[in-house]
Amino acid sequence: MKKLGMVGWRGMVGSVLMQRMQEENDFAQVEPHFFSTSSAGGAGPQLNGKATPALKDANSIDALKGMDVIISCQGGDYTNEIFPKLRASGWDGYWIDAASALRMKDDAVIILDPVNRNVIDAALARGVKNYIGGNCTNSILLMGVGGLFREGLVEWVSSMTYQAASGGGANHMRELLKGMGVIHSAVASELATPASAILDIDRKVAASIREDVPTEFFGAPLAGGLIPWIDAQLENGQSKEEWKGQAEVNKILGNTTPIPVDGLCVRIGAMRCHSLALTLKLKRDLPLAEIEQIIKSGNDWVKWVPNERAISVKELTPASITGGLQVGVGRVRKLNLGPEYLSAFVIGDQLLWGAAEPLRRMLRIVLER
Ligand SMILES: NC(=O)C1=CN([C@@H]2O[C@H](COP(=O)(O)OP(=O)(O)OC[C@H]3O[C@@H](n4cnc5c(N)ncnc54)[C@H](OP(=O)(O)O)[C@@H]3O)[C@@H](O)[C@H]2O)C=CC1
Ligand SMILES: N[C@@H](CC(=O)OP(=O)(O)O)C(=O)O
Repeated sequence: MKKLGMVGWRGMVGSVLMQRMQEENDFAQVEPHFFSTSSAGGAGPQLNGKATPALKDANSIDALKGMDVIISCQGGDYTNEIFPKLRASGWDGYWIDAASALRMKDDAVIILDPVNRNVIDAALARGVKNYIGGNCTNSILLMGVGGLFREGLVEWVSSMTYQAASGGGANHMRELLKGMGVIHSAVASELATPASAILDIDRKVAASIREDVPTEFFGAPLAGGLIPWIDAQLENGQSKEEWKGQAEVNKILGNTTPIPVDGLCVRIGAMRCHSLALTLKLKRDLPLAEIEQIIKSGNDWVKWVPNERAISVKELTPASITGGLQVGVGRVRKLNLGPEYLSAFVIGDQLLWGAAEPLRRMLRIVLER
């Protein structure tokens, strides 16, 4: 059996990954070894109620070298620190990583196998050993409308995003919830009194958002609002999150001629579902029925939602999508801009397809070999 090293398994992405791997019985296919950067020698996690051996040191190149495959959800700083030393030591195993650090390297493939299994298989055949999960927004975009890209129909796409707090990490999710509580507390007594004036409530809420909602992690109040910038500022005016759109989508697809992808990325007060409002310019004017069939054929997880009010507000929402693998695709219609211009709304759980799921599926692909 192949030895699998798990690093970062107790973090937020790692915990979702652990849950999915147990649900899919992945650990039965490998000899798992759990690592920690902070508590080597401590107790390992329970797997289906059974104890695992003591934690190994995630900073020990010698300990990591004993693995055939390593999955890391520990973060980019860890990857930047440890990965080069591990490769320099002669380690030739498979490195599967959630962090963005290695994504754009020439010797790494961005993994999203329902969309780019051909790219992954070609890389495995060439001997590539580094497989990196994509940015959550881009993975959800391609899981949603990958069929249109597969058919070569997309001339360009503008992607306006509504990204959940979980994209920042566990502390950001907590900060969002604390903020919601602060706002509610500010007007709890007025809310309990139906006769209280809504403009008085609104005034207090606005003051609470400006002055009392915690901003330690997001840097601005998210509860009751939004933040129109995600990640670092680049010289060309894009945010780094926006830059990743074109760079990663084209790398995932293995395109030699890049398809333009751009738009604004916005943080909103959802917990773990990222949404994207897309404008797609198609290369041809196709009937909507044909477009629907192509999108549905993209992969087994596309949840097609007809462009009707009642079903859209029920099925195309974080409340409906969160915690599951289905990626909702709806609001598909031709825009006034012309017959080749299409709108679409795509929504997915960013901790599943956006982070954990491609990693465990890559492990299975490696084990098949
Ligand atoms: N958040 C997201 O949406 C996405 C994140 N990623 C990438 O995944 C990587 C990990 O992100 P994320 O899971 O959010 O990071 P976390 O901060 O949740 O976890 C990272 C590590 O922090 C350590 N840690 C310290 N304190 C705690 C604690 N109280 N509970 C759990 N772990 C703790 C753990 O390491 P140890 O056990 O060694 O102490 C853990 O593995 C990042 O590179 C990120 O870019 C990728 C896609 C999406
Ligand atoms: N930046 C994403 C989450 C993330 O971790 O992205 P990446 O894996 O590209 O660093 C967000 O904030 O929603």
